[in-house]
Amino acid sequence: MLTPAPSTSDRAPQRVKHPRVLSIAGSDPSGGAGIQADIKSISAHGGYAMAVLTALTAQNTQGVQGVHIPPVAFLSSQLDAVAADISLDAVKIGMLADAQVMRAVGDWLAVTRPAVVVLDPVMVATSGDLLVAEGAHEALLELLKFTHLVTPNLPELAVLLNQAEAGSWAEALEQGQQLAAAHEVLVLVKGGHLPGEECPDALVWPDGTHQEFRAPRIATKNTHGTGCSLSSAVATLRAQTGDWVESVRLAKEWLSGALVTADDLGVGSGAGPINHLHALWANAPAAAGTFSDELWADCAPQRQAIFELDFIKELAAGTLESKHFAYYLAQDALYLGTYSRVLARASSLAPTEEEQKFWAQGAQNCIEVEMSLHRDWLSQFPLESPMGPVTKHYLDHLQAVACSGSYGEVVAAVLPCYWLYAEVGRVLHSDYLSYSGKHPYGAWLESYADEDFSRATERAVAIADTAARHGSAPERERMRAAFAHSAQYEVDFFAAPHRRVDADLGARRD
Ligand SMILES: Nc1ncnc2c1ncn2[C@@H]1O[C@H](COP(=O)(O)OP(=O)(O)O)[C@@H](O)[C@H]1O
Ligand SMILES: Cc1ncc(COP(=O)(O)O)c(N)n1
Repeated sequence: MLTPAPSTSDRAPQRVKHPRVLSIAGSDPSGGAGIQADIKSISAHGGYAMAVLTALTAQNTQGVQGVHIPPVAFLSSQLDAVAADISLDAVKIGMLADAQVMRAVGDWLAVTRPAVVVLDPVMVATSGDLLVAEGAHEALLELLKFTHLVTPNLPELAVLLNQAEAGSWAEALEQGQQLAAAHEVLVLVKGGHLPGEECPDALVWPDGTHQEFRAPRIATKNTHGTGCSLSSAVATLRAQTGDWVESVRLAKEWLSGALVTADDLGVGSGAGPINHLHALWANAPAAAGTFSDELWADCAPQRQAIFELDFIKELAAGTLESKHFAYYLAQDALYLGTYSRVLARASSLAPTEEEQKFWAQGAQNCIEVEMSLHRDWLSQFPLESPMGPVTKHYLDHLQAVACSGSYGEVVAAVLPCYWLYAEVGRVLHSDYLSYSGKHPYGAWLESYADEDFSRATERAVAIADTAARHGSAPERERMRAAFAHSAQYEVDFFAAPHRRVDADLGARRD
């Protein structure tokens, strides 16, 4: 059967947002090359990654210790299973260990004819170990008729042409033109193996035209899997953009970022892997600690300020005047009524039923606490007090975020009321336990030991972390700002009884 050569033009491209990309390649258990690299690279570009295994290698960053080739019939079963069920937007082919394996893949490609086929003619690992049976390159050339883009490094290009390895970029381009013309295939010539300050690559079309992509050479020994990762990235991007030039440009830009941050990973003592997920990790700094760790560190000055307030010191010592306590209770009751509504807003924005329920439960608890403040406490410490300025400002801030902020921002804004209150409660309660004699605020301080409240606080913190992980970098900044404002209002709230009551008594006006 005569199979038409796949088109290398960019006409009538099919564009897919999350392309289904199949890697047909060998396994590298150390995770830097082969299918492991392909899956990371495809995923990093927004593709849905699948993998059919052609071979298992025993390898690490120092070299390849062994290769096991499963029965070729089972390779065909894997390929058929995937193709029978899933539409493939792109296929990337990596290590094919011998001619039999190559023929099985060729038979499958002839029937399946995927829309995008990128062939990385893997022959030698970065460590110098051979990954393909000698002489199998003839069978590899047979696959070029099903291939849209082939991505050889310089030694591989030389083997495919049966020539000596190119010693300069000009020679490399010349060889790329020969391969492209001989097989009517688009060639990505890769200059990583040349010496020099730059790592040039070039797309070469069968008609001899070419497009160069230049990038500085990055000083790192961690280049294991660059070829695998680049070819997977290009396959994914081609299905997304419909354009080879744009795909290589974007993939190379991404690869530079993965090489620049490769040393951060600290994997192995030889040629280590590149950092496939550098862009994702830059936006979600989970590795450097959680978002809530950062919030907690950010509000250290507020935490310190709270414990230096007369209100807190006197409450702990039992010397707090009842007028100050009464003012605090009255403002707290006023605060909780509106705070409850803001929690209800968090509930209405929550992305999961569990979180929706959590905030709704929080809103209900606030109303119950507000009622108990009136019933159990304000009856003992009665005070007719209008809403004070701090209470009003704090609530205005919360309501503004509830009105126009995202879920993450609302969560961040309500968090200090849980977290700083729990912290104050923890410290005051432990002070209270070492207090000898009858404490005038004993019943109040005992209420700080509420297990349910500390569990709810932990949950609220975890929810904030999840929302931060899912949010964009600008949204995390807005969350940080919302949290910081609320944290400062917590300080002001505890400071207000002394400021307001004493000012009132002096001036007899609010
Ligand atoms: N140190 C480096 N700095 C920047 N880019 C590099 C570096 N090493 C390799 N590359 C790039 O990685 C890709 C793979 O290159 P190459 O090493 O030639 O192929 P292979 O990994 O298949 O041996 C190419 O885009 C190349 O330009
Ligand atoms: C299973 C497997 N496949 C491919 C490579 C080549 O890696 P590189 O991308 O560094 O050339 C490898 N070392 N192992």
